[in-house]
Amino acid sequence: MIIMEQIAASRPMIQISDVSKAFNGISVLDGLNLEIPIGQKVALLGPSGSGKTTILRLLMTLETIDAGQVRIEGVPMYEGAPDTRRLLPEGQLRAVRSRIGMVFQHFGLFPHLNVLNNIALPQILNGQAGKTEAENRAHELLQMVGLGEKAYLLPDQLSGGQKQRVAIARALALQPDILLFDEPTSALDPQRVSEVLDLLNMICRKTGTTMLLVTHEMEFARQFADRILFFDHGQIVEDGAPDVVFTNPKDNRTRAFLGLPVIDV
Ligand SMILES: Nc1ncnc2c1ncn2[C@@H]1O[C@H](COP(=O)(O)OP(=O)(O)OP(=O)(O)O)[C@@H](O)[C@H]1O
Repeated sequence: MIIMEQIAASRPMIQISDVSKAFNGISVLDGLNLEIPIGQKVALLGPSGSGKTTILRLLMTLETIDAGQVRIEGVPMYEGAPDTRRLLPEGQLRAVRSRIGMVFQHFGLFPHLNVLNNIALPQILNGQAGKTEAENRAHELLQMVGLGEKAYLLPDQLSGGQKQRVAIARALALQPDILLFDEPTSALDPQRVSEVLDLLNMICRKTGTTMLLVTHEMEFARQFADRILFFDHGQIVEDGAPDVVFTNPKDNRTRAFLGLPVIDV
């Protein structure tokens, strides 16, 4: 029994195994392997088109893989032979998919709903809570992200940074174990960027949520992440702690991207 518990505890939260993905016959990911432990904060960096967002979209099942397997805490998302994968039937997939939330670059708020309802409605539609419970939770989350006073405003009445905090609260309302962020700070000015950074760190401390974040902002990645993954053409060419990756990356593609002198090999 103890051994079983130890095995369960050592399971990665996300396990991407031999995953391949092509769009219109052009390979974007080719046999990608990646494991992310529970509670880790990971930043995905790399040139435009290197496949970073595709990884988030695969985890959200907004795209499907062509081959390989994706597991969330050991639970597979695909069935069938390794090279002809198909997503599990909807009924089986729902439980694993509900563990993952995503925050989009342009917030994705419903413009005609006030802030409170933006956070409450997904909980109701998901069947996670009735109206009163969903609204109570929305109020709590708004307090947590520092927007307790803004519950009855429309998204357009908020600043970009405030909209992003509402989007984060909305994702948290569904109590995900994994939060994915696609360029969460690209639409924000530097002051707001540091607010988002503080918020994400606070959420991580409070909830232990595993976080994967795609960004082009190196300083943000450095301060946010426990681990940096540098992608090039769908491959991980660097994988390490921020201090190491930013000061002494081993791969010349990373060095060139960071503006460091390349090493003769
Ligand atoms: N739905 C799609 N249909 C066709 N091609 C796609 C689709 N989604 C992504 N691609 C292609 O896959 C490649 C990887 O795209 P992806 O968005 O993952 O890159 P990225 O590293 O996130 O780039 P960026 O930093 O510019 O956001 C690109 O060449 C892109 O054009």
